Amino acid sequence: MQYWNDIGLTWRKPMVKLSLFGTRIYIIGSVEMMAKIQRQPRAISSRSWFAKFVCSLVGCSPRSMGNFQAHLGATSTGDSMLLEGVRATKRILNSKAGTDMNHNAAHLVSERFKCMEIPRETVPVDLFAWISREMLQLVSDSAYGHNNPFWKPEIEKAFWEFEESTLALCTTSFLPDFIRSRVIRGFQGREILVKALDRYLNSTSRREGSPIVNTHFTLFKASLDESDVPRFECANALGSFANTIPTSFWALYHIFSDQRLLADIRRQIDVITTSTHDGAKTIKHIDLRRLKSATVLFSAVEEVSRFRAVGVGVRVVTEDTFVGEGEHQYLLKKGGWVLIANRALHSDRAVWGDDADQFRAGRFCGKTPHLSFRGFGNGASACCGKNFAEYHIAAFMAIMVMRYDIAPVEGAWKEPGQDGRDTAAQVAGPVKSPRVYMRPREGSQAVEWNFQD
Ligand code: HEM
Repeated sequence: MQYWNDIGLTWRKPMVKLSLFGTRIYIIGSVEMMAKIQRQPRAISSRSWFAKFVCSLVGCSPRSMGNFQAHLGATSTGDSMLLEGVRATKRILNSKAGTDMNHNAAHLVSERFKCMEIPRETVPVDLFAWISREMLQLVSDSAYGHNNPFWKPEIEKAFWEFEESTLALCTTSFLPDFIRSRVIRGFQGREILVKALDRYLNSTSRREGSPIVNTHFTLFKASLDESDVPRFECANALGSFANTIPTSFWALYHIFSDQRLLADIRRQIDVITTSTHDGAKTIKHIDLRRLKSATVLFSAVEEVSRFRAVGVGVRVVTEDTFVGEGEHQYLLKKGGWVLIANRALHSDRAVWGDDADQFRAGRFCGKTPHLSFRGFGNGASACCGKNFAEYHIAAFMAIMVMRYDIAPVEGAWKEPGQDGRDTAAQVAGPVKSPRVYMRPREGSQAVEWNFQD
């Protein structure tokens, strides 16, 4: 994906047209053109692309594929299964059930910290591996409940193999199965994951799963072949976990590598914390209803999504369509692909100021140019999981900053670098994960951290 961003960054034009193996590609590099594109969500459709992407990724039957991709075209009026799934997710996340999910996620975080095994402070920790493991367990617990299959090491391994091969699985979906299974490591991971999710979905454990998992299960059962139900759940897991984990890593990296920022966040969490005493220990309660008043923390997470975004917004042109006017009017041909170069939009100095190419944690505390912020998309297909993901990450960071200090083994923090070439995610992990020492803060051993509803 980085390749398309690089073209957008190099040319910085409203639109760059290319042709690749006969497919027309339109790369969007300005916010004005992006807004025009998004005004026609059915003719220039993210969902049509997304439906194809998911079907290639999970490897489903022709019937399931047909049902999942149906009624997404410009003139179609029928009920779309994909749209119903997105609408259901939005309904849940914007209702009391969504608030309960946020709070449940935070309680899982505090429970996890109580039993977390942090290596002794003289033992170096691979920061990305550590946070990936912790966050994968937390996000999957919050989706699937206590009997979450992701706790098993072989399922965790399968998930990462699947995640790392997302692009490969999609681009080789037209190859015969026997070649695919030989050349693609992710295929095997996916199949292990599918089996584990199949067992989970058809057991009583599913009742402990989130309302989103249960609603999708009902929807999938009604429209897909039985054997494809866990396949589409596999895509759901990937969609909601794959960005949350690297975003958490970068939030941790930026917060702990900047002492002033760390102190600011600690101060804000302190303000919303009360203490009680229980014999030997002090219990600290962070007020969940006021968590969002830790504005610097939430702003830092959004700044990660701006500064570390490597993804592109992909759309398929479902009918010949004109966009723009005057010398910037373009005809987009049916079947073409529109790629919104998020990085070009995120690094535009005219919009973000002279420090556009720097991480500024407080950037999102004030008013921001929301159209130019594509970290969670915008327009009709904006991310409905944004609040949930940010809340989850913020809850983790809130306890992390209060309980631990992190210092790089090498003495000074070094930019770990990012390589977005191989990933379908919006945020890529580091090229070189920092090795760090984690130390409980002074006096923190006798303190327990909780969240209070
Ligand atoms: C840090 C974590 C996340 C990031 C960075 C992220 C990013 C994005 C982006 C950029 C889009 C828009 C794609 C486009 O228009 O081109 C999107 C869409 C979407 N996201 Fe997220 N996402 C995150 C977490 C989640 C979670 C946790 C969920 C579910 C609970 C979720 C569910 C969705 C859905 C359903 C859509 C499609 C919306 C539609 O087509 O109407 N996301 N996400």
